[in-house]
Amino acid sequence: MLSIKGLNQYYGQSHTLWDLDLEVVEGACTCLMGRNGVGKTTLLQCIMGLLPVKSGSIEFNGAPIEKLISEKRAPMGIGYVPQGRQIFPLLTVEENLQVGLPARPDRSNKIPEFIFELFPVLAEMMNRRGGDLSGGQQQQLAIGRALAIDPKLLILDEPTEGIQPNVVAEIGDIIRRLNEEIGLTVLLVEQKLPFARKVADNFCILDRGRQVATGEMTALDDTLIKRYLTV
Ligand SMILES: Nc1ncnc2c1ncn2[C@@H]1O[C@H](COP(=O)(O)OP(=O)(O)OP(=O)(O)O)[C@@H](O)[C@H]1O
Repeated sequence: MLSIKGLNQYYGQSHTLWDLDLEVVEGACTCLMGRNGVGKTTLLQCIMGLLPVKSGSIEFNGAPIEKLISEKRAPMGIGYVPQGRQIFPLLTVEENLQVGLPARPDRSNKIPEFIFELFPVLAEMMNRRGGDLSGGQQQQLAIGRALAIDPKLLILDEPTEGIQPNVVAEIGDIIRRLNEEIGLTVLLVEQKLPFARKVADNFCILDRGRQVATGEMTALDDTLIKRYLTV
């Protein structure tokens, strides 16, 4: 589904991602893990075309996308929930959900009904401003906005950051449901280990910009956790 090979990225002179490989298997949920500053968000931004890459390939459903401008990637079926949610605080919930609609392949301007089934709170708050929602509600809005384009791949950058435990559990359940019930492929950055274990099938660990371990979540053992994840 998503296949990255030999990716190198620089911020100016600073070499940040090094010969990085990542395979996201269709229909599975893959968790990108690693300590702060190892390059997880940078990698997601390269996938979305928000940062240029120096070399390497990014294939989505067999098509090379690394040279496409960012605006062409979402319509191919990639939904993105950035770190910190980045909803529009002055727009209403409805307007926030409408923002992504032009990227839908069918050009429909109707917000899909299943978003309100997943997140009933969004239906209740359609006319409220995004900035007036709680952190958990904003995260649900950001996920709803990404889902409004009916993506085949959903990318989430730390969806549990700064969110109350009960909403964290709810978001975990929804990611699993999307994955199991509609076969949505998910790539997730997550630092909370219990959440990652509950939600993801596979893991990929980064350390100082390199991929250092990958496998099924059941193979994520204490040695890997101590070496690459604990602070
Ligand atoms: N705009 C930027 N310009 C220069 N360096 C940057 C920029 N953004 C990030 N970096 C650096 O690149 C490295 C990787 O950062 P990145 O945010 O991708 O890591 P991360 O694994 O997502 O960390 P976190 O878990 O803290 O979000 C870090 O050393 C960071 O300081």
